[in-house]
Amino acid sequence: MESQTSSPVSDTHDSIPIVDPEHLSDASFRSISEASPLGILIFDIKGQCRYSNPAYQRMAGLGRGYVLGNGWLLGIHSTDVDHIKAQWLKTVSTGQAFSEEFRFGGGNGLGVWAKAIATPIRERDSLIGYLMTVMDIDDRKSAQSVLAATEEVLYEHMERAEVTLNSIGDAVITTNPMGQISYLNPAAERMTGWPEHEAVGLALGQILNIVTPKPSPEQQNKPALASKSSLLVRRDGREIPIHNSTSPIRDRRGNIVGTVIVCRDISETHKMAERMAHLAQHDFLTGLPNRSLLNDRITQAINLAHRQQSPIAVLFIDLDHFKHVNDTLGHAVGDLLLQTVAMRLKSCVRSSDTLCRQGGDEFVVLLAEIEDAEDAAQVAGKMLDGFANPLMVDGHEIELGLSIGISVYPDDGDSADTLVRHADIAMYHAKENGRNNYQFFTTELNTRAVQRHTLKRNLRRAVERREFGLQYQARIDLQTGKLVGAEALLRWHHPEHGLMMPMQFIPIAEESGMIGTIGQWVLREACIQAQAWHQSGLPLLPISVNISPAEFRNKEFLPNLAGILEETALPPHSLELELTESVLLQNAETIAITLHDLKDMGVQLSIDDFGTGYHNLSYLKHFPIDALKIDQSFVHDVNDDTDDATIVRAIVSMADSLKLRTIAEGVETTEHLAFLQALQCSEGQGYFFGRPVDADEFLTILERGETPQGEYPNEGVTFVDDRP
Ligand SMILES: Nc1nc2c(ncn2[C@@H]2O[C@H](COP(=O)(O)OP(=O)(O)OP(=O)(O)O)[C@@H](O)[C@H]2O)c(=O)[nH]1
Repeated sequence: MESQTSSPVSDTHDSIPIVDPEHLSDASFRSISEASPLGILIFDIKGQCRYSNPAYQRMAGLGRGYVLGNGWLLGIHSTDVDHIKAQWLKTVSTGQAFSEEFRFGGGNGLGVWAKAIATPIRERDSLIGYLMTVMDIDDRKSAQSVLAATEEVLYEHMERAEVTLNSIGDAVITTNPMGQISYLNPAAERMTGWPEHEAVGLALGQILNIVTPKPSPEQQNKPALASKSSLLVRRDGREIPIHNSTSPIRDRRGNIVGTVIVCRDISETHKMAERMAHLAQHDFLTGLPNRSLLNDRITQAINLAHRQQSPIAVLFIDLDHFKHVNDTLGHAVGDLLLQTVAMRLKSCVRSSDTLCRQGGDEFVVLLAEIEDAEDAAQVAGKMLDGFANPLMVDGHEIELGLSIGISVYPDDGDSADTLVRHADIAMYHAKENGRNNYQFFTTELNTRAVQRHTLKRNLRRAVERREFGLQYQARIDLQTGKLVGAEALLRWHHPEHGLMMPMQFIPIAEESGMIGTIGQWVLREACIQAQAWHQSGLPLLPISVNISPAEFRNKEFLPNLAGILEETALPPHSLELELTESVLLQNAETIAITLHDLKDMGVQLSIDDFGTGYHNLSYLKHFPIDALKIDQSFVHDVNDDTDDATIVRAIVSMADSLKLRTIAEGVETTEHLAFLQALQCSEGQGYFFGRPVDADEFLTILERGETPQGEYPNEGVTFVDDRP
């Protein structure tokens, strides 16, 4: 507004005149306005600018020309313009003053903050416009926003710290420089049993009572297990294992203003470590100490026994025919049985003795407090008595024998390893002695064990070194006297021990897992030989081969046999497999499947050593068997022993009704022959007809005409009796 009023300022010469604001001239106003750091703007009630001073133009970032005549909202930052316009319209409608903060559009796009105060200009009581002063408040606003941002960050930090402290499982305690509690987080309250409001101000030691634990006897034995943690004694006296750390709290100048103590409850870690340590030293199934803990205990016992000049004993216990339980009742029952056995064995020893499960069905007992070896024998006897009654497992009544070997310190060894190994050797002897008995270790047993070990090593090389050979023994039709087959018998030509019979090395081959290779060699060799005789123009001679139980159980057995038959082109019906009764009693279902597969292949099946197993004979109905071989022990005394004669008679008659052939083994005399012929026993084998001979020699027998189609007289048997 360009004012038309005359100047009200009265001049004086040497002093600043008193200016009556009522009479301030336009020129004076203008010069004040031009010099003012405040922005000054005059606009009419339509908001059109009538005057703006340079300070305003600077703040608004507009030239004078842009301001005058334009709406005063020009220049306000787009973010604020709507709000300011609304406020302004409200102000105009009421004719009141107006005070707002807003941003002008300049300032790197962020705007320049300003505070505007508009006062109404009236003429004769009518509102004709506004005089607005505008102050640059950008610095204040920046400072405010920095402050707000700082507060925000601070708040966030504090919030984060508080939430963290409230939610972490670790106890956090702070003290002032005098060591008085100033803060406890909730975990610290729970861990110590002190609520924060009671603890604050108390001495740290009152709240945090930490002691060093004494190692347990087990930990003393095993330094690696000793804990490095401390124990916190809670307010209620309970102790909990903790790990704790302490750090100073410093102010900005580095002065210590308090301490923060962090404690972690490691009860669970402790329990877990103890569980792991227990598992590492105990058997999972029975919970008994394992081999490793037993070794420690034996070593300790030896040290003590050495000082006290007293003996200790180690008992090696192996369950008899445990495999049979697994095979017939299943592995789960086998497991339950092992647990029951563990309990029964435990009841036979004192609490100071260590009973351990060595693995599988083997247990070892350390008797650390004995007077002499006789005490160990008594404990072994007590164990055998303890197992005289059957065990009840999962509703099954199971009879179980124990084979026990005993070694005694110092006579049988002075280390844990030796004592256990020697007790094992003695146990082996107990097995050989008919099982369900105990045996002491002797040096002679040791020698045999060493020999067995050597034999095992030799056996591995025997196949490659062609040390095995087969002999053949004739099988004769007892009614016609004709040679109806040959049994292939394995022999080992040992470079040092000479000729060895299967019973001397087959158990070792089974033990060492060599039986598969050896068995396969025998089968192939026998098939090749039978084919060779046939190829040389002789009639095809049925050949029988003994199959060991371990070999038969091997899942490769069937495919290997099929491969051999294909490779040698031997007609399957001329191969007879001799299986022992024990094979058939193991896992009836699987065995039946294998036997039927074998029958489908066309091979003949016979049961060897029949009658020696004392088993339920009902299995005979279920398996596709062709023949029973009567064990030579019955045949041997058949003419003298009425029991044996009765058994042989029963076997032949039973086989007859089941339509099975019978083959009597060990036929040595004409009396044997006559007895068996009278019974209508199908076939015979034994020294009376011929001892086992090498393939070449057997060929001469065949070539002499004593073949299945040969000219044997029907009226009698006229074989060469070549017994020694
Ligand atoms: N159920 C069960 N069986 C096991 C476990 N460990 C090993 N076995 C079986 O225990 C049997 C041990 O057999 P052996 O001791 O060699 O033979 P056995 O039948 O007891 O015959 P002898 O010892 O000669 O009287 C094998 O069949 C193993 O498979 C186990 O943890 N649970």
